[in-house]
Amino acid sequence: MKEISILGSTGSIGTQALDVIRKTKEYKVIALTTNINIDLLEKQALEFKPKLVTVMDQKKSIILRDRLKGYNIKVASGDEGLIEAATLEDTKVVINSVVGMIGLIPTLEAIKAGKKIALANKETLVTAGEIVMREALKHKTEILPVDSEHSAIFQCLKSGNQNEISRLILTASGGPFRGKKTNDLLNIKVEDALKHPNWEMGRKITIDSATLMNKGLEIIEAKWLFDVEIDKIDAVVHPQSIIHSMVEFVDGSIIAHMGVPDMRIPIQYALSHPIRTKNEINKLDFNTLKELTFERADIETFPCLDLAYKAINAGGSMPAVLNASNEVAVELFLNNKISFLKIPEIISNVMDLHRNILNPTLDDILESDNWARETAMHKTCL
Ligand SMILES: NC(=O)C1=CN([C@@H]2O[C@H](COP(=O)(O)OP(=O)(O)OC[C@H]3O[C@@H](n4cnc5c(N)ncnc54)[C@H](OP(=O)(O)O)[C@@H]3O)[C@@H](O)[C@H]2O)C=CC1
Ligand SMILES: CC(=O)[C@@H](O)[C@H](O)COP(=O)(O)O
Ligand SMILES: [Mn+2]
Repeated sequence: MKEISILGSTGSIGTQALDVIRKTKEYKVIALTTNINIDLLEKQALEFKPKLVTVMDQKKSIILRDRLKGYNIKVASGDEGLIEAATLEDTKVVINSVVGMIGLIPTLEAIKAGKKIALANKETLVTAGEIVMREALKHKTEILPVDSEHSAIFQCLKSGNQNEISRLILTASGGPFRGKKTNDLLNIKVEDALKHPNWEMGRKITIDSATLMNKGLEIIEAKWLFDVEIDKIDAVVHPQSIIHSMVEFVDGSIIAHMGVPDMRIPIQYALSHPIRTKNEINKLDFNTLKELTFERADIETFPCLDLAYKAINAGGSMPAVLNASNEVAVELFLNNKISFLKIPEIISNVMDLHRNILNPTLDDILESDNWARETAMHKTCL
């Protein structure tokens, strides 16, 4: 039995991780966490009987504590609760599936506590990739990718050595507005942007897919995870999301990873690695698969991908600023406060105003994140 903590167990990845655990019966759940969804967390707690549940929202944690009285389950709250879940003594593997930069500190604390990390929270590596990978090396902690593209690349890389890599090629679905031009995007409604063509995911990442920022964040995530220079990491639009990503080696061989678009596959692999285990997920049927197509990403219409390249090429605190201003802009869009096209505009404005800090400390990153959030809110949009 592998003991597992799931940060963000009430979300899209969190609930699918619990589904994998429910079906494989090889894991013991030690801790579960939510932001506000105490109804679902209560159900999960009663089913999986963890030692700890934690709710970011203080008031809701008090309600849940009352509901779980008599069950020998500790109820914690706030940042400390999240860190406690990430570092509990019994836990061997931490699945980090919270959304946003809030996932960074728990990842770092879990690394320091020697936990294996199954990382879905891409914002961790976007904001502080260098620091996180340095800490992981220092503490000999394994970081196993859950993000589908990175799980794919991780598996493709087993076909060659680090010095034989020529390119990483991340596939992008193109999102719900693939093929549209800027004029078509003037009056985009939130519900339309939330209709991803292939994946059912949380609201924030779904909007990131629609703006192509998701691919930008993933390129940065790939640089840190696989230690590959950014000019060797490309994105190509592949609308069917069947090839999850590819690695080209120096001899021209390209290894691609394929499968149905179902996040339970990469989640399961992150947990079972280095072995593979059976499951009942529908397998790809080549007899009914009509076509696999590829096209160039349209960065004129979807400038977020380019902004991400600019941020990582600038380095320092700039990727944290890209991420923070994106988190704010996406939240404003989801709340109908700004239009879809304002998202890249806000990010670009905040990046232009940022005085980049090279070789940032963790405090520099946290301060830049704060600064970018305030700037995005007050100076550029409202
Ligand atoms: N969904 C997917 O298929 C994929 C997701 N990812 C990445 O995985 C991460 C999670 O995505 P996804 O599952 O879609 O997101 P969801 O929004 O569905 O779930 C996020 C989880 O984090 C919790 N949470 C949100 N805000 C906070 C906060 N401030 N403090 C503590 N907990 C918080 C949520 O609680 P509550 O339920 O109360 O809101 C929920 O449990 C993201 O980084 C995303 O980019 C990567 C690849 C695929
Ligand atoms: C499932 C997953 O990993 C997502 O990150 C997905 O790839 C998003 O799709 P896009 O390719 O549209 O960004
Ligand atoms: Mn992905």
